[in-house]
Amino acid sequence: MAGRVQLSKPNTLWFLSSSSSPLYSLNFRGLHNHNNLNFKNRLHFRPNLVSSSPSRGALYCTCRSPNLSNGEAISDPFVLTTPLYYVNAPPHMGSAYTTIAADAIARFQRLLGKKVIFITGTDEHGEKIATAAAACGSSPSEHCDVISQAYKALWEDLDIAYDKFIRTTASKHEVIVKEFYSRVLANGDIYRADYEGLYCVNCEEYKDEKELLENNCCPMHLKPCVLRKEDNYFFALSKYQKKLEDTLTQNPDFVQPSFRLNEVQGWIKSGLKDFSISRTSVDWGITVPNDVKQTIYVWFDALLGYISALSDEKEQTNLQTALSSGWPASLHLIGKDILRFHAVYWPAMLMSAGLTLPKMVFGHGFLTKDGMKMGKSLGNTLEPNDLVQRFGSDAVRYFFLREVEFGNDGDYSEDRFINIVNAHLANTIGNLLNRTLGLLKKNCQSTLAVDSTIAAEGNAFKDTVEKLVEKARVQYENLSLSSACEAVLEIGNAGNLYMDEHAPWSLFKQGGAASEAAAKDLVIILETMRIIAIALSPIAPRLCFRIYTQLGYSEDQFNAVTWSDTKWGGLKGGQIMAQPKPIFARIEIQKEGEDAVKKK
Ligand SMILES: Nc1ncnc2c1ncn2[C@@H]1O[C@H](COP(=O)(O)OP(=O)(O)OP(=O)(O)O)[C@@H](O)[C@H]1O
Repeated sequence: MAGRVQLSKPNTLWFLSSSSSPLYSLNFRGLHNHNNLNFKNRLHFRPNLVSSSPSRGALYCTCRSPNLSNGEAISDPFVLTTPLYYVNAPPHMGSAYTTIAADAIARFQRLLGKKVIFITGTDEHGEKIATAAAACGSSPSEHCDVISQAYKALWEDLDIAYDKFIRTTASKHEVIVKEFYSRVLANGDIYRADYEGLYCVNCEEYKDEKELLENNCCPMHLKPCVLRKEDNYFFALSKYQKKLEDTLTQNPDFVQPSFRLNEVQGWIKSGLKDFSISRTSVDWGITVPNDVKQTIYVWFDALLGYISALSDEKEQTNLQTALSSGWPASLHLIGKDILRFHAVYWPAMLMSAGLTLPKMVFGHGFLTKDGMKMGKSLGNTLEPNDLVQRFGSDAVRYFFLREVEFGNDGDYSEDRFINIVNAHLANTIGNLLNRTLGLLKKNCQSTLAVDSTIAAEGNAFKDTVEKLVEKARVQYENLSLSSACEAVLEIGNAGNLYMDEHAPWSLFKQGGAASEAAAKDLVIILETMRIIAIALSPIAPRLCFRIYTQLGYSEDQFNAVTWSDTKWGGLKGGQIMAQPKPIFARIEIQKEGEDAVKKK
């Protein structure tokens, strides 16, 4: 049955959800002390670097805003958002995936010298939350505190350097939602009507019957939708059909990856229906201005979190001050499950309120388990805390960003995880550094013989590295994170090949000019490692920090690097390298009978 809107007398039917969330077990650590929190904070929250080099302007993100009436200045911040995760259950690897990707993009933009505002947070209202809290015997607000803390703790463990964490239960958020609602109302886009339709509590959305599986099951959550009739306030989405069509035609880059644009255009073409933006049956939410019997629909509330996150705690909150702190967003990074909300509902809501649209919405694919989306509602999730504890944050970040082509779906297998991180991080990168430093220690007292520029004079290898690092930059810019990793790994492969072909260990044995050539070869490889450490730092920041310190740099020097430092020529003659130490511990699979996997 398709949803039906009746512009008629109010109906006060209260609905009791038939779905109940299982009791959750909180398998996470609280915000704990790390050994070197100081390092970590600085590594994360280093000051935004403002470009001093005019040439760096060319490296800035080229995303365009569909509605750039205000003109985009080069000094505009790069505002990046993850979804505000629904606190019906603790985070899982799917939620971590979007956040890791967003963090890599934010770190890359900071390397370019951009001021970045990286927003994440939790969506805390709605029926599903109230039900989950009741199932655990807690109040909704206690439940939200616990789960949002679980998100923060996981982001800490995964080295996520967000700038703003918004909770939709924050009072500043409520102010903004109400002001936004009033603007849309004043624009004549909210009206009251009866609605009858099939509702998926897990999606918090009325569904069209033709989208559903047998027994009216939601295709995403595999649970039956329930028939509901409510007297709600509606948003006049249909009024924005033409405007949305025109916007997407004029700004095809608005929806990324490009193959998702057709999907969005298809939804719009098939006819946009007004949607209900309030609930009479839900207490746990922000009340509708001038009607305390209704609460605002969770999506109409949560999307505004991207704006309320911008508002400064110290200032008097209002929509205008929040907007002036960084709106429009440069990029909304989301999973494809919520593309319709971000690429159709949200732009229409912003148009109605007279606000600028975000510049881009990127809907990535799903991490799947047995072909099904991993999700809290289905309960088929992979536990990120467990992966981080066993393998470390760099391995987790690298594996998912390298192995899942950004935009497509990807399945997880532990064997593959171990093989990939061992081959790439321990062997290609870690061993190359370790054996080069070992040779330098043995033959050159850990001291560089000459500047890296002199060492590479007339050597085509330097051009190879420069080309590959430029390739990595372009891939980062295009949000092709897997290809960016691949380009950096190619640099490592080229370095290993160079070592094997030049065999400096045997040149040292010959002495004289051969020995001098060998000393230059080591400088060349260590310069290559320096470049890798910068180029891979958005993906694996701790690992790259370890490479940098082995090259004799301080933490402050690492924190001050920019992408322009990937240019060949950083290492200088006379620079003393640290003692060689493995930077990435190989993961060893124990023999049959031993049940653990250990890091060596
Ligand atoms: N399996 C997944 N693969 C990739 N991203 C995911 C996955 N699951 C969740 N996400 C990320 O989380 C967002 C959805 O957040 P939400 O809090 O609704 O999580 P969920 O686990 O999908 O919840 P539910 O199962 O209840 O629908 C997605 O848009 C995406 O950014």
